Amino acid sequence: MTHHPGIVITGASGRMGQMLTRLVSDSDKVRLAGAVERAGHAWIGQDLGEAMGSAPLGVKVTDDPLEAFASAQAVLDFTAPEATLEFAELAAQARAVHVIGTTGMTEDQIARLAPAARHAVIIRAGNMSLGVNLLMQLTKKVARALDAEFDIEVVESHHRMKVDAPSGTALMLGEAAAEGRGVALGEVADRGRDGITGARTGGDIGFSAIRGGDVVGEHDVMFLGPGERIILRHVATDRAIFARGALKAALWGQDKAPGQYDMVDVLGL
Ligand SMILES: NC(=O)c1ccc[n+]([C@@H]2O[C@H](COP(=O)([O-])OP(=O)(O)OC[C@H]3O[C@@H](n4cnc5c(N)ncnc54)[C@H](O)[C@@H]3O)[C@@H](O)[C@H]2O)c1
Ligand SMILES: O=C(O)C1=N[C@H](C(=O)O)CCC1
Repeated sequence: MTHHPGIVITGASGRMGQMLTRLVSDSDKVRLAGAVERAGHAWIGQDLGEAMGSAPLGVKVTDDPLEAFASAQAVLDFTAPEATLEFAELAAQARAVHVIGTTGMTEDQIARLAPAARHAVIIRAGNMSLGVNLLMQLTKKVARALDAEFDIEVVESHHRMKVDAPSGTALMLGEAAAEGRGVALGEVADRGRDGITGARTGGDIGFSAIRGGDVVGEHDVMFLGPGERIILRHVATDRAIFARGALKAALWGQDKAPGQYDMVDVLGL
């Protein structure tokens, strides 16, 4: 029996779930303690490794998060908004660190995480990579330095299966730009242009989303001014960057007081 933190992976069959499974099962700092999928999923009851087409991992996929979380020190959760809300309550009951990568949550859904965060550590970020969290700091700095003569646009591209737009990352970058400019994103965000839109409103922060193929994730923050443009860009080529960030967060959260944190806290940026 090791004392390494036990990790449960929710959405274990998903793109991120499988990436996390490989990382956790190869790690010598944590142990894989459980795998959760939605009720009715074909993997329920199977060994997770075998379901992935590789060697057995000794962990059966379950649709019972309560039972799985009971022996966990952290839950890595890249699923869907309503599932994440259920997991937050159950992870808090188990006093497990809940690392939330799920995007597409509404303001109301985010507010509903508060009761769980009174009892356990929640670490939530729309992007767990070092690069994007650094890009947020740069975005804030550039937005602070430029006046509203520079139009700010966030352009993102993702694979054809992505279900939410703008991406969680695009919204994080938009928040950073708004903070740098000293405005509330909710008051200046322009999230959908179609038809006779009229000229651009000065001070708006615009969002555009491209969906196609197998793009892992690309983000441009554009500052478009008279006679010049500044473009800050992050290109993800491997989902491992998100998985590594999530695992780092799970370990970082082990000795923290209950509350809500993000990757800026984890990375000390
Ligand atoms: N924060 C980040 O760094 C980051 C990185 C990549 C993806 N994401 C986000 O993570 C989420 C998942 O992305 P993905 O590409 O892995 O999607 P995916 O569709 O491949 O995987 C999601 C998995 O969650 C499972 N799921 C859904 N509801 C469930 C429930 N109630 N109980 C258990 N499992 C459930 C699905 O069956 C599926 O296997 C998305 O919101 C995505 O935007 C975040
Ligand atoms: O593949 C996805 O889905 C991703 N989601 C996050 C987002 O919404 O920004 C991070 C990048 C990949």
